[in-house]
Amino acid sequence: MTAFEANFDGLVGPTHNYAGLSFGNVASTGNQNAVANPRLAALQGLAKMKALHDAGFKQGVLAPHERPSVASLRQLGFGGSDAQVIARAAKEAPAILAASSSASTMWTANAATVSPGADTADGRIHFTPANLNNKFHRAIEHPTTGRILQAMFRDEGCFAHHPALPAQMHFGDEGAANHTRFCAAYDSPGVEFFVYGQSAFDSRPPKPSRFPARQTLEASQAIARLHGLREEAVVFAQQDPETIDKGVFHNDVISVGNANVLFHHEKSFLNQAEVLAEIARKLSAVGAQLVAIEVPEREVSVEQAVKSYLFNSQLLSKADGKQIIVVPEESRHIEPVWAYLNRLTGSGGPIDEVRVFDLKQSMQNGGGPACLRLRVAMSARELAAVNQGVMMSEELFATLNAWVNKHYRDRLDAADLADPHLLDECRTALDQLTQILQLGSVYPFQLA
Ligand SMILES: N=C(N)NCCC[C@H](NC(=O)CCC(=O)O)C(=O)O
Repeated sequence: MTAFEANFDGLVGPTHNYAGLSFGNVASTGNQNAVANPRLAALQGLAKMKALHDAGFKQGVLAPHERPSVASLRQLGFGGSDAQVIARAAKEAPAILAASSSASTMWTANAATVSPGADTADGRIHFTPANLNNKFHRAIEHPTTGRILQAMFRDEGCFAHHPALPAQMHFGDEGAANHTRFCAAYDSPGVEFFVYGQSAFDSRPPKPSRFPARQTLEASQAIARLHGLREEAVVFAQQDPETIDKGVFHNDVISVGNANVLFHHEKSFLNQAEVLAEIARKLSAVGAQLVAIEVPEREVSVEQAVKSYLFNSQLLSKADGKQIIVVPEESRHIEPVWAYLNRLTGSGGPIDEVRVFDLKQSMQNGGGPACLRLRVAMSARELAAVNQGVMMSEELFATLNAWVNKHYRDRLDAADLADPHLLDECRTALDQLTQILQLGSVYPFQLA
């Protein structure tokens, strides 16, 4: 194989907690005030990365952020020393302190949209960090995310970095969680599929009525322009607004694609038949035949899909041409979902193996296997140009496990967020992490 899809998983940060911050994400709001175990969360994520590395897939690590974000709190008027900033926020606005303390950067499917060099006008891999404009705790991520991505993908001959889109609801952008790429091979031109929740400038199409649509059509179109994608190789589709109202807050909770396969629910998109036909037509023009695997509502309901995160799975291409589906433990516990998966892998189709991971700490905030990873399709030359400090290996796995065990607490609740030591612990850990991953200075406390 001369081209690969590498997955860069978000390492869970030391402040992982359950603050109920994401209206529309039913796991997040349902687990508000549960006690979190940041150490276990990070170890669960590392175990998935290592297992996929051991299975022969290219696996990298995306670093967490400095939290609480003292810079955000200062911007909101909390002053004094860092400890005073935290004490004042804890007293006057605990909800803002909680939002500023979220470890939400672990869900790196939302870190950026990435277009491989085979699709872009200048032949480079293009990155646009997502503005994550819909939620305050996520909207503060993109400046540091951009710096980390630049520290990982430094070579200007191979990689192009854009700033996030304007931080405004019209251009709400949630990154790769609403972006899929189909192709015959990772280094041949593909079709990029952008799914949006609503059109910001056109009031005619239906919108969800209960929960927010985080991604706009206009944001997706802007990314396609910035990345220099060809019109004949791009498909835009609106997510079914009824599913957003049932808790499908990103497209990757209702569909997942890889190579020429789209695994999706019957109720994923508006005008679904036309959407599938457009993908098939555009994909055949670049030499691949779409295989659309549609799961009917009568076999797995949207509610069961949201509970199990069946579609928040990773589809990974194996050397024999078949694909593995990586699902969370919750998929095994919902009987119709598990029965469906067994039928799927035994059907003689492209997906012939299922791998199950325990990601409960992340799942309780609505983040499954697919949320935890950012995909970058690369040629061997581009892969060699990546900062190798972030690529998973036996040594890096051992180092990161020891690092987590040394620095992370095994219990964190809402009251703990007021503890000024948490910031010191986080900074000490991250300072070491930037050395381990060879990132240089990327955090506000390192740049000050
Ligand atoms: N589907 C994808 N790609 N990503 C999942 C993101 C989960 C994240 N949860 C949170 O941010 C919850 C934080 C809290 O409530 O403490 C979110 O809603 O943005």
